[in-house]
Amino acid sequence: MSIYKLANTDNWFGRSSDQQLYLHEKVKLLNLQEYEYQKEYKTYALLGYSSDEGVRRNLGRTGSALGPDAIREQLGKMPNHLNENTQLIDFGNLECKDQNLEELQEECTIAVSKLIKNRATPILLGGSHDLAYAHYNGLLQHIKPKEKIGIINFDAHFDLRANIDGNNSGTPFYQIALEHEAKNEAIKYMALGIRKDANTRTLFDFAESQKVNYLLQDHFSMSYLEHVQLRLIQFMEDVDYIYTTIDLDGLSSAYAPGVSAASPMGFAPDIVLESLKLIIDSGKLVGLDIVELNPNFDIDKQTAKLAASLVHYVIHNL
Ligand SMILES: N=CN[C@@H](CCC(=O)O)C(=O)O
Ligand SMILES: [Mn+2]
Ligand SMILES: [Mn+2]
Repeated sequence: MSIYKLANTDNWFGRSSDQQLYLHEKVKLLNLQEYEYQKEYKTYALLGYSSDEGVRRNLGRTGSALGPDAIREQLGKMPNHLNENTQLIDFGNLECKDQNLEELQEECTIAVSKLIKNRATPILLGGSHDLAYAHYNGLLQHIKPKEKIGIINFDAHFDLRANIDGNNSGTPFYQIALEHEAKNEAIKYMALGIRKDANTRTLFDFAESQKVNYLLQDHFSMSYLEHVQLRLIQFMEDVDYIYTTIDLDGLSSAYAPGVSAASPMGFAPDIVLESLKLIIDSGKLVGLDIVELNPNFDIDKQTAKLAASLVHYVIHNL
């Protein structure tokens, strides 16, 4: 069993107005178990994956269990430009119990599936990147047999490590690839910002064998915007739905110091925004998550603010 913690008002504060000028005044705090589709609203569902067990298992520095609340704290202070027919719901956090990451993932999959069933767009906050395996599987439950869902991962890492010793933050896309292979299907996986100095030859070989569509970090910048856009458009044309996952460690430490594994040579936020614009414009985005925020290593809450700004951008443009 994982632990489900109800959304907490302590995470939502900021300046006050009597016109819902700020997101902490707009957000609703609800129990996921009791949630039912509300047809009068377009709904964005925040759910925290408050676990760093996958990072611990992957020999990284722990602390990302604190990530979801740190993002909420920054998001709540940001201006609300959502219209009255759009609601932002905080469904609280899922936590790992007794280091049982696999059970946490199973329950997170059930939670995502419930959100999709009730026509809410999941916006999951991490937490270690093993969240992606759970999130993807929840989305997959609603995909018809002939439909395809593509994964777009903004990351320094492929996260295609074998899960022989259990699942961890470095294994989600390996697990997905193998499960697709077992069904004679290919994984549709695009990785943006991959660093040669952060992925082994065997990971590159496995990525090639799975036909992973990747862009190296040195080509994932505004200087290559047209190329990035073309690659994204080609990838998205070939799928019916898109799941997007943003691992904050893909961004340079200059922008995102507070992550599980620092990336001094990472990419910049502008190319992420340009890519998100295209992804949103495709009309195919069904789920988003932001992972690996580690507030213990943040500077002046910059990484938490960056993560909150990305959520802010998506909920205001989707
Ligand atoms: N989600 C992160 N996965 C990375 C961690 C890298 C590191 O710890 O330096 C990976 O396994 O490659
Ligand atoms: Mn990473
Ligand atoms: Mn990752």
